[in-house]
Amino acid sequence: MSQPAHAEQDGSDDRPHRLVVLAGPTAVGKGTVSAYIREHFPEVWLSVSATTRSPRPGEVDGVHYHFVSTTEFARLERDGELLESAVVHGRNHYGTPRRPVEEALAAHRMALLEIDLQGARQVRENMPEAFFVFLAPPSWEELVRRLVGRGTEDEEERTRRLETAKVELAAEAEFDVTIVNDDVRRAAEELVHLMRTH
Ligand SMILES: Nc1nc2c(ncn2[C@@H]2O[C@H](COP(=O)(O)OP(=O)(O)O)[C@@H](O)[C@H]2O)c(=O)[nH]1
Ligand SMILES: Nc1ncnc2c1ncn2[C@@H]1O[C@H](COP(=O)(O)OP(=O)(O)O)[C@@H](O)[C@H]1O
Repeated sequence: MSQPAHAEQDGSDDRPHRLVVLAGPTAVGKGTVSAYIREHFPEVWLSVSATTRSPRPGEVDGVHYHFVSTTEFARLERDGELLESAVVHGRNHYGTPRRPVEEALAAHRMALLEIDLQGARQVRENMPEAFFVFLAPPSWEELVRRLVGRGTEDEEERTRRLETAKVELAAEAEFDVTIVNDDVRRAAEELVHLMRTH
């Protein structure tokens, strides 16, 4: 879809957008779809989460995440600077800095959070006007294939994540809409189209 004629360079618009929250089970491709949007749709503002996990090779502080200490994360939580926060996969803390989200929405930008299910539920409490998108796998078998194919977890961790994924898949009905991630580009384009029209 082409940009409306009045759209500004930075993706701001003359009307406000609803905050869009993208969630879905582990390994469905949330990170891949978000990365595609970051690269191909610069008009979409992507929230940069704070996390206590260590950076992986190629990850840039302030671009992919704000990498913070456990002490700093606790301070952000205590001072109310996070819109939501959660311990994901029983290990590291993740949270969405509140102020940048508010600023992006105030500037009428399309704003996207890619967060886990617990976080999505908190956003629903704090910002019920947000729009919730569930990213679903084409099938259970394909979800397992993606998790194994990514090769970033050992067998025990994979088993644990698949248990969580079953519970997460059952939460689909809580969302406003489902996008099936059959193809990264198609799913990303569907998501951006939804953002433009909400
Ligand atoms: N609640 C919440 N979850 C987040 C946030 N940022 C990332 N996540 C989730 O944390 C999980 C782990 O992300 P990541 O560390 O990139 O690792 P990976 O998904 O294992 O590659 C994913 O399910 C993300 O959706 C956040 O700010 N809040
Ligand atoms: N539409 C797709 N088709 C095939 N493989 C995909 C697709 N989307 C993502 N993948 C692959 O699935 C794996 C998990 O994706 P990832 O983005 O890490 O998931 P998540 O962030 O949801 O945990 C990665 O190896 C990724 O390359």
